[in-house]
Amino acid sequence: MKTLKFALSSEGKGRTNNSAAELVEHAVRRNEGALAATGAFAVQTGQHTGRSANDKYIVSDDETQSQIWWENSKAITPEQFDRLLADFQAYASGKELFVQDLFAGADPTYQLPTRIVTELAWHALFIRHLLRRPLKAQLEGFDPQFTVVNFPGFRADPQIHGTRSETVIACDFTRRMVLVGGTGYAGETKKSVFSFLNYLLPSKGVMPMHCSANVGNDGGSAVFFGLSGTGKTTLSADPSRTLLGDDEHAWSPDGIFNFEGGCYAKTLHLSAEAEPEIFAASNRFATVLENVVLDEDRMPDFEDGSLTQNARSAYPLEAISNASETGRAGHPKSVVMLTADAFGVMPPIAKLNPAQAMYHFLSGYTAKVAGTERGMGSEPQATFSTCFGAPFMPRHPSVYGNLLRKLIAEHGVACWLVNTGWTGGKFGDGKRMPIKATRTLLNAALSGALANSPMRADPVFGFMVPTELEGVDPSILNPRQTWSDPSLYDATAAQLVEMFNKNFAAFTDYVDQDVLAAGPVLSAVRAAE
Ligand SMILES: Nc1ncnc2c1ncn2[C@@H]1O[C@H](COP(=O)(O)OP(=O)(O)O)[C@@H](O)[C@H]1O
Ligand SMILES: C=C(OP(=O)(O)O)C(=O)O
Ligand SMILES: [Mn+2]
Repeated sequence: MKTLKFALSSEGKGRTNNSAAELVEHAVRRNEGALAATGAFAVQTGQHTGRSANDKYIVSDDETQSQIWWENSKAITPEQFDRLLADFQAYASGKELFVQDLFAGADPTYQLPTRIVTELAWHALFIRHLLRRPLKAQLEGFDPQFTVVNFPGFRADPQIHGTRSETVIACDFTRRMVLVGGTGYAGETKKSVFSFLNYLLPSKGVMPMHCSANVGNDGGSAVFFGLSGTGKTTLSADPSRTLLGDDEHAWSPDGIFNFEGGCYAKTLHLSAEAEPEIFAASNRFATVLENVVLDEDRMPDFEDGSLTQNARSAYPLEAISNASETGRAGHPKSVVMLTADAFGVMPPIAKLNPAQAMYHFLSGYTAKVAGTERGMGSEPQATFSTCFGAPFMPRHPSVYGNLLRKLIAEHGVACWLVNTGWTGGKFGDGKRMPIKATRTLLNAALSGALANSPMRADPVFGFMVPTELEGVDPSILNPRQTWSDPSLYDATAAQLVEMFNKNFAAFTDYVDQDVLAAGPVLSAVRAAE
């Protein structure tokens, strides 16, 4: 089937592949936001300050019908997509548009030439930072194999377009186009590219991953899986390691590579002390500050969460001093799974055997806390998002799970589970794990030192938990002992284990006995009571 192209007027053609400086000028001229005193460009997205996962649709056709995990995705027909595309074209007529021709994927073998068409100059600036910028010579004869069109001003009509609301993210993977309308959140564009690669690459034997990645001085790379807010961006920016990327990578027979060429960091409470690299990158010319409040002196106020808790900064990887130039590295030495456990049950770090790694990869556990989402009570809420990124995984989790399992076995990778969430009690009673402790434990895991430290087997989860490490207060290593009331810990652990078990029931038909047996054991909690 034919790859769709978006028809461009002469205005759109005239705004193709503008540089960052040109895009800042356009954004200022069009009054799309405000220049900060640092030279960053600050914008507000209005109603949508995060992704609209419930407004995403995938075209079901002869090809995708049997390929997509439909329990996780809503279907539309090719005819519905055609109608939407016609209406997007009509909406574009006479408008000034911005076009960026970029690559998704640092490895030339798998690189996807991608065209992004936007209504807003700052959206073009955002995606120019986030994807990989071709060399001038590569732009001659650039033939896009995938297109994302993002029109925040477009309003979908549920009657006409069959949508749930005025917001729409419509993905035609066969004809290689995504249409985004009715939302200003820039993250939709990058995650649309990610979703398509997650569809495309497994058929080529390549494992796409929602993870950050970095490389140690010994050449050993590490990937950090995790849902939003678990620490991918924060922990991958480590001055002692080379940063590959903060969000989207793939593992091919030749090693790992970044899909992107930039980062998209959360800025609420960002400080120069705790996160110097990200702070510096957020305070430079042309960085996009999304829903960050500027003070009277036009300085960003990273403490102000009044627009959203999900305020963001988008910058190219060059803005981080120790970022990789190639975006590529060898096979990972370590796989880390990050969870922000607001129940305070998980230890700060645990060593996983391959079956446990598969169990936790398919579970994709983290927890949300009150305050970050409207309508949430005071109790933490468990989230299980398979492959640590269900909203971006068009195929069945077993596809990604089997690929990962094979790669971990083939390359003898060490796997770890890291809790960046709560210690000393659940959310409300305990406190967030200190970043310093997380980093110390993590670096010992990545260097190989931690694997040789004394460990105990956790009676409930079965994984191995270190009992001591120089530079870390040993009392935080055993979560049960950090709670003032151990029986309350047991009750909370039992609650969490039940949620794990209930969630994993969906996978029993797809995994081997060893993976099934790698989950937490409820009776083991009760035995400890
Ligand atoms: N121990 C910790 N480890 C990692 N992040 C932590 C920790 N404690 C607090 N945080 C905060 O949690 C947030 C993690 O978000 P981020 O790194 O953007 O996650 P992701 O990239 O996975 O969405 C950051 O704001 C960070 O400052
Ligand atoms: C950009 C996003 O990813 P993350 O929060 O994982 O950085 C997102 O979820 O919108
Ligand atoms: Mn991130």
